[in-house]
Amino acid sequence: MEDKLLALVKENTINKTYTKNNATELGHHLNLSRNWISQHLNEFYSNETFIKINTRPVIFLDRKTLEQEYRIQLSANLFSSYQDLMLELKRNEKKDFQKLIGHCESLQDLVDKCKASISYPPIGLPTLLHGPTGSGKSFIVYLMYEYGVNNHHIEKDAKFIHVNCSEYANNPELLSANLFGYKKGAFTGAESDNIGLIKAAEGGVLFLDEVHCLKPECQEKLFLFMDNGYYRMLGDNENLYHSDVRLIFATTEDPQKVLLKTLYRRIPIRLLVPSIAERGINEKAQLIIHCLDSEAHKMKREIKITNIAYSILLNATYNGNVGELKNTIQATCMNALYHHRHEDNELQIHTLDLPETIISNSKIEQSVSLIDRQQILSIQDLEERVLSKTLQNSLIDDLLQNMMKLQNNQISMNVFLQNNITDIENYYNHLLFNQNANDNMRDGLILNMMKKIIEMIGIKYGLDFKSNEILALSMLVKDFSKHSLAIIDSFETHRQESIDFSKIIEKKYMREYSIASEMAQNIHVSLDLELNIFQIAILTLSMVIYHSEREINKRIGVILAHGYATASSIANAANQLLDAYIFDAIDMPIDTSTEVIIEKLNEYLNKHGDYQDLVLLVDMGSLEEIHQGIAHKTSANIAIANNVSTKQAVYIGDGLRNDIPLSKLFDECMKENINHYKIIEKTEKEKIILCSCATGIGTAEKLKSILEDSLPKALPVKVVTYDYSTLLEYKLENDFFNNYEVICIVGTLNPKIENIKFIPVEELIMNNSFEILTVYFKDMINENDMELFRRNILKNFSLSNIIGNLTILNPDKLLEHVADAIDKLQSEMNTIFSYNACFGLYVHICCLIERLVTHEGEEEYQKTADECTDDMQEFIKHIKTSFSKVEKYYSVNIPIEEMEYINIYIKNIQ
Ligand SMILES: Nc1ncnc2c1ncn2[C@@H]1O[C@H](COP(=O)(O)OP(=O)(O)OP(=O)(O)O)[C@@H](O)[C@H]1O
Repeated sequence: MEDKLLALVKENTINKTYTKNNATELGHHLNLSRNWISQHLNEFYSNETFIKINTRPVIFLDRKTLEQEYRIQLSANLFSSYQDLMLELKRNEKKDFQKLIGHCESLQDLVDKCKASISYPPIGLPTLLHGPTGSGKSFIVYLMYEYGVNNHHIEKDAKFIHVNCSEYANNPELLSANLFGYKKGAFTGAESDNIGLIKAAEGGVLFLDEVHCLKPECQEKLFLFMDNGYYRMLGDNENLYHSDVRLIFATTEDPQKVLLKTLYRRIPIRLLVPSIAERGINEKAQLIIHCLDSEAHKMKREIKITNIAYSILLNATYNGNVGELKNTIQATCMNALYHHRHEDNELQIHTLDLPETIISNSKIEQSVSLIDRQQILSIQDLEERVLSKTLQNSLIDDLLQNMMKLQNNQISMNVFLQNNITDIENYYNHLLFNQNANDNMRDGLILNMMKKIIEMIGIKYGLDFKSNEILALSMLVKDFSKHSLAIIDSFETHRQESIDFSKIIEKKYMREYSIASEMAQNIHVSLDLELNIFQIAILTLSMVIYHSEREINKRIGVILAHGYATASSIANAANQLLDAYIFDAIDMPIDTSTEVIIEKLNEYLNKHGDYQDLVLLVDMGSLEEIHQGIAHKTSANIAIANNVSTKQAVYIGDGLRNDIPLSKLFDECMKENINHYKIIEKTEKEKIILCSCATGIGTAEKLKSILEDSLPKALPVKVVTYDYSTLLEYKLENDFFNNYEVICIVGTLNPKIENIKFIPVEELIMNNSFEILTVYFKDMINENDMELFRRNILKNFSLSNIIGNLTILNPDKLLEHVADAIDKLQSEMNTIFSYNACFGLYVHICCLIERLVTHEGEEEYQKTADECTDDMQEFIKHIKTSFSKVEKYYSVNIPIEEMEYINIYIKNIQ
């Protein structure tokens, strides 16, 4: 009975039939005594489930429903009247421009001008809004009117009239007649007098939308009216009429091209409404949240969304701007409702609910870490994510957090480096999107100076900075200069972490770091802005992002020569001629001894992070002596050559750049009679785990990242991905079997490489193969790390985590569907697959469905069933029957090539 009472009061609150919530009516409805009802209503009031309005009769309302509806936390439980309650409920209600997302950010300037224009005495100023479709022009015009009313510039009862001129495109005379009014009989059909919209909107706002559809004659009449406020009605040539109306225009076209000059000139306020893309990611996020919130409100349900679905929405392009975004979210909520992913009070949005165009164009990889994908977020969670801090502060916080995670062994070095890059990329996205068009003088100066500095550095190191890179780096420095105090503050608060961070970055990206330092010196001199080492590290990471494709770290050259700048000038000339940063230089005073040379060289090599091949070009000295002295890495090949010259450096640099092996390169050098050389081959091969998946390199990359997450930080083992078909074709002849010691191959299907252990993913899932990995690692890591490793493998390689990480689809649903289909396939084929086969198939087919959903690689499927053998045709039938539900649910068709593959897989593994 209590539950029924609760439900009824709630229902009446939802339906706003508040007056029914009195003891007598409720008792009547529930067939219970008034006393019983009254007693329980008061109990619910005491425990704050209900609020009470002390009218006669006393009314009770469901507190939570009201709070959700009005998005407010009620500060009291008892109200003396409805008015009091309403005042409290509307306490947080937004007024006019407060409803416009971006009113304090990208649209601030525009809003200020709109306010000024509508309140300009006596009847405002004619205003034109132009901008792409869906950008919010109509909405802004209405808010101008609301602002006018709220601030008493416009009378409460004055009208807002919206005329869409495009609706009259085929009948311009009618538009003119409707605007200026007409007398009875003025034209066929004019059966009575019509005062016209200009008069009807007197004192208020007449909004002429799509004004470019207005014919020139009508534009002419309008500007004559705008001159003095007088006009003629159709059918009345004797009288002049007057109206005090505010005219506001909007168009998606370039107004200068579509409006008569005379009209254009009479509109003093012309404002451009930016597209969604120009307004920055932060506002895009706010718009998404706003739309989700208003859908939640309409559906009277709390909306939740998976991280990945939200990310896809955030990264999608909306050519139709806010209007399109709004429609997208409405369609998404409708799909979620249709997919029944909701409980009474909640609606969950998953990736599959998004419109297909959005999913297929999504670039989610970069934006969501694998681990966070399935996280379910409430609107409040999303609101908290919207940036309230300065961008740079959030970036610094993110980077320092990565540092702490690394120090606490929560992430591996690879993940740490990758996270930093992702954070910097996100930061640049925000920065570029949120850039303010109104650069002040100082900003302009920074941009110019940075251009010069970057060009100079580019020439010196043979680096070709693209214009967007120059812009990005300039924006970074601009941001540095704007928030310098906050940055210094943060640096001082987290001094040790900041220093540790910078040291790691310097070691890992030594070359980029040295360029960044040189840039910082120039910035200091030219802009009087001193960057600390943490900022230099950020600059370094920016260089890494923009020059990662050059892999400038892997094969390096060092020129070592006596003389004030001999080595530098050879290196500079060679880098410039090669148009790449290949050589570093170490300049030596003329009388430097070989020992000092070696010392300098070792200092350089120590500082240097990863490299595979090192070429030392020296001007004199014994090659043997230098070789003996240098503390070189046993995992790298080193070549030392004598009598360095620019010609030789260019020749060798070119070879390094084009991946010519050192022995071949120097052999050819000898033929050219260029120099004497010595090569020291590496003695120790780097250990790697190879990830190669028959399902494609994308799967291998994801697997790699899960493995890296699991490996202990201290372990000197790298995870490398490799294309499965190349692996299969060339087997041991693949180059990296020479360069690396391959501990094992992890993947979805065994490539059967002699003497190399293969660990199928499903075995890791079933925790069968952990021992294989530990055999290799036991001498490299201590027991604690080994235990951590075991736990990570257990955690990260659970079936649902693997599927969750490998696909963007909801893993639980996907697994359920695929498992059902595989069960059916077994009964169709009258056979039972082993556990291993089943797990392998789960992983493989889940990845396949994802590829089909996202249309990845679909152009490669061409085969038809007719081209297959009888056996295969039989198998195709089984697959079609067993997977019919899966195909329907995800709207995909499993291609014949993939069926053949599944067939081979089953045969191989059984
Ligand atoms: N900044 C904003 N904050 C909140 N809602 C917005 C914002 N901008 C636009 N909207 C909403 O987006 C939808 C589309 O906006 P609107 O119709 O005003 O665009 P428009 O520029 O007039 O488009 P068109 O030129 O195609 O007529 C509207 O429902 C509007 O309420």
